[in-house]
Amino acid sequence: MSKVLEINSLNYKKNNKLILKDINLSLDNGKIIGLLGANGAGKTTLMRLISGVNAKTSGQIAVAGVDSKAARKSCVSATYSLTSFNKGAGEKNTKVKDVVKFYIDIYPDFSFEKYQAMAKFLEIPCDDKLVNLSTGTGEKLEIALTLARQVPLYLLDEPLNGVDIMARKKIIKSIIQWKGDDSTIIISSHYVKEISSLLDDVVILKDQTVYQVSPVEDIQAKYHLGIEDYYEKVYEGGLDDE
Ligand SMILES: Nc1ncnc2c1ncn2[C@@H]1O[C@H](COP(=O)(O)OP(=O)(O)OP(=O)(O)O)[C@@H](O)[C@H]1O
Repeated sequence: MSKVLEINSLNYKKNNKLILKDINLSLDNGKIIGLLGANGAGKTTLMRLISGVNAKTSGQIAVAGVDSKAARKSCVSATYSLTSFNKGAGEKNTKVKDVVKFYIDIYPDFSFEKYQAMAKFLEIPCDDKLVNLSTGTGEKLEIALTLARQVPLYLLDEPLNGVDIMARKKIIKSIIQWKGDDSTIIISSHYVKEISSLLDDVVILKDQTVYQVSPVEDIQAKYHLGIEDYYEKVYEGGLDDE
């Protein structure tokens, strides 16, 4: 199986503070991977380093074999906060369809057809202003925009935050439905139980580094625990390795 992501000896410091240390990660193509970790563990930071938004302090990151920061950006589609579309004066009238047009204009790999199918399923209105979208609809829009690009690697950072149970279920269904066989999705979420049915593998961040990378079925076979219970035990330090 080909590797979609290879990270070697990655370190990241911000304002002299070590945020991530000695990250080593090698992920196969075609999977859905849960990136789990407590608040502040570094999930968002790691995603920003992979997508090339943040610059690493040291180490190597390659996505689908591509390691330059600029080239990596065209291999990765990451959820991007919509609030930045409303920052400038006079930008309060930005509509959903304006953001879709922006994506079409800047990403040659953006599939409007795929976006439309997802927008229909997720009931995303195209004429509404961004400022008027509910939190859940905003999250749905971020997911649809992100998955409508055709790239090897998708990064979904907390896509279920502030979203009600019905919308969470719909977002999870849409991720399953629109993930291509040749692509990989890394998803971070504190709703571990809800996303567990999606996941092939989990990556757990703890103490500023990768604590574990494992197929979900290996964890279930070895510990006889669901992912949520296993993850809690990792953080509580209560795992019996027998
Ligand atoms: N601009 C910054 N300057 C200094 N420290 C930062 C900065 N951004 C993040 N950090 C620190 O980096 C660490 C990792 O933060 P990050 O947001 O990546 O964690 P996270 O796992 O995504 O957390 P959460 O689950 O709360 O979203 C935290 O200790 C945070 O305080």
